[in-house]
Amino acid sequence: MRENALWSLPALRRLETEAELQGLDLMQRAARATADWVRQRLHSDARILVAAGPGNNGGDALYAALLLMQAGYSVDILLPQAATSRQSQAALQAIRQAGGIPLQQLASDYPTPELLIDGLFGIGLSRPLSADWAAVMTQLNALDCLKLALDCPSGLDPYTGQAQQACIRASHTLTFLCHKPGLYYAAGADHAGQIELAGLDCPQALLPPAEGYLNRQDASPLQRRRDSHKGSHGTLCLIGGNRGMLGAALLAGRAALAAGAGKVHVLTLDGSLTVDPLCPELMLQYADPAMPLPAADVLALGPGLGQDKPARQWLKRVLASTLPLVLDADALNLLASNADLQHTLARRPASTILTPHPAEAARLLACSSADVQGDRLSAARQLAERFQCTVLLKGAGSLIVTVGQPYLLNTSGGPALAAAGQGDVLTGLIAALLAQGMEAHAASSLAARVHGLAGDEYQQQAGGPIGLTASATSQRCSAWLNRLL
Ligand SMILES: NC(=O)C1=CN([C@@H]2O[C@H](COP(=O)(O)OP(=O)(O)OC[C@H]3O[C@@H](n4cnc5c(N)ncnc54)[C@H](O)[C@@H]3O)[C@@H](O)[C@H]2O)[C@@H](O)CC1
Ligand SMILES: [K+]
Repeated sequence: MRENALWSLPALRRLETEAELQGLDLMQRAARATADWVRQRLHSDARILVAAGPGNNGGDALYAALLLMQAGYSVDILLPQAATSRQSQAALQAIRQAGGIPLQQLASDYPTPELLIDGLFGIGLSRPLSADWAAVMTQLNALDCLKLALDCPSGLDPYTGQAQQACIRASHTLTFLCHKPGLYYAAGADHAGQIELAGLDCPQALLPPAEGYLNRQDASPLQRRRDSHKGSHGTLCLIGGNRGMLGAALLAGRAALAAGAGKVHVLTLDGSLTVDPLCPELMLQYADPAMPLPAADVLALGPGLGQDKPARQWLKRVLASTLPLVLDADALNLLASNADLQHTLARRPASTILTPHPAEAARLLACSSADVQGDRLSAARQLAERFQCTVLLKGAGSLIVTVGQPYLLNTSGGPALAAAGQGDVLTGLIAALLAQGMEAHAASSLAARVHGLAGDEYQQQAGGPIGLTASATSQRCSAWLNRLL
């Protein structure tokens, strides 16, 4: 559990102070973890460049440099600016005593090392970087070698995932004490590389409560009794599939069956199809706004819904129902333009899950997608608060936020899932897990997790992210759910 905990920045800073008061030298531990990381990967005559900044991130790097020098590695130290923190000044003194002479800058023909250790800035980066610092980072990024970022890539805000104009593009990040969410989303997703946690053996009593969790996946509510039948696994009513977008509703319906929903009604606004020949288990019907809703445990509205009058009527109807509800795609866009329906949503007695991508979230918050991506956690929290519901903010590093619960961050999935229809599949998965009795927060997290795992598995098997269709994803999701049961 501890390994998956996400702590807020203020909590991490409080821990730092408390550890210092108790005489725990976390910097030495971070340095040892860094040196161990290197020893496990590089032979002892490798050339390493250690770039150290003025603060404690630089201190971690300097102490690691000392350990690596003592272990026989050939180490160059780049210190563009004098060390300012007490601990990093002490580290520098120890290096000088050991014969190390830091460089203030690198020659333009500096020979490429096997590894760059980036200890320029960590969680203390607090203002825009100067042109001089940007030039240093640009020069380091141009080195064609392994790049290990300590705590976070320098230039990246490890909480929001925002990169400054220059930012180290790491192949690996060794992060200390706890995971930081911004390593996984926005610019972090492309700058942090492979992420590992070094917990630094911090005593349990010092650990703050988790603000969130990484990759929480509890599929145990889906376990089945031998004496069960289709009625035991819930009935779902999915509404969407307007003219030209019928496929979206079918994809969601098929995914719901693949995720174990007992029965799935698909009401399509197009109405031209009465059976899905590739999935005859689905119960298809024309979504006449005047029809009574089929008996169901869960509703989902959005895949291929469109924004015409019947679509608006259906949104009004499902919001008025007392069933758990998933809203996606055009259901979210319609909601964004109707304040009355937003009030109805906030007052719903049953749980509602919104599954926006950043552009849909931006419409709901009346801001830009860049604003949403600029601080994903804050955007998801605003939506959850405003509409009193669960929000699954899609994109690299999907976030699941429900008021009063630790937020969840899912790191599975990648560009293989950036394809048409994958959002519809996700809607079907979530709705199916709700229909089987899971609560909204956990169902959203598990659905995002297995969907992402399916994408990762494809990418690994295919050797790249291209070519995974939404249709082919559902069966992989079934397999992952069964594995996680
Ligand atoms: N949180 C903890 O308990 C631990 C922290 N450790 C390390 O300490 C780091 C945090 O150390 P600090 O708080 O000293 O922060 P940093 O070392 O990340 O940066 C702070 C320093 O950079 C300067 N600075 C900030 N923004 C700048 C900018 N744009 N341009 C130029 N200078 C800038 C500040 O004036 C300060 O000197 C962590 O990231 C981690 O690497 C580790 O030693 C392990 C324990
Ligand atoms: K760093």
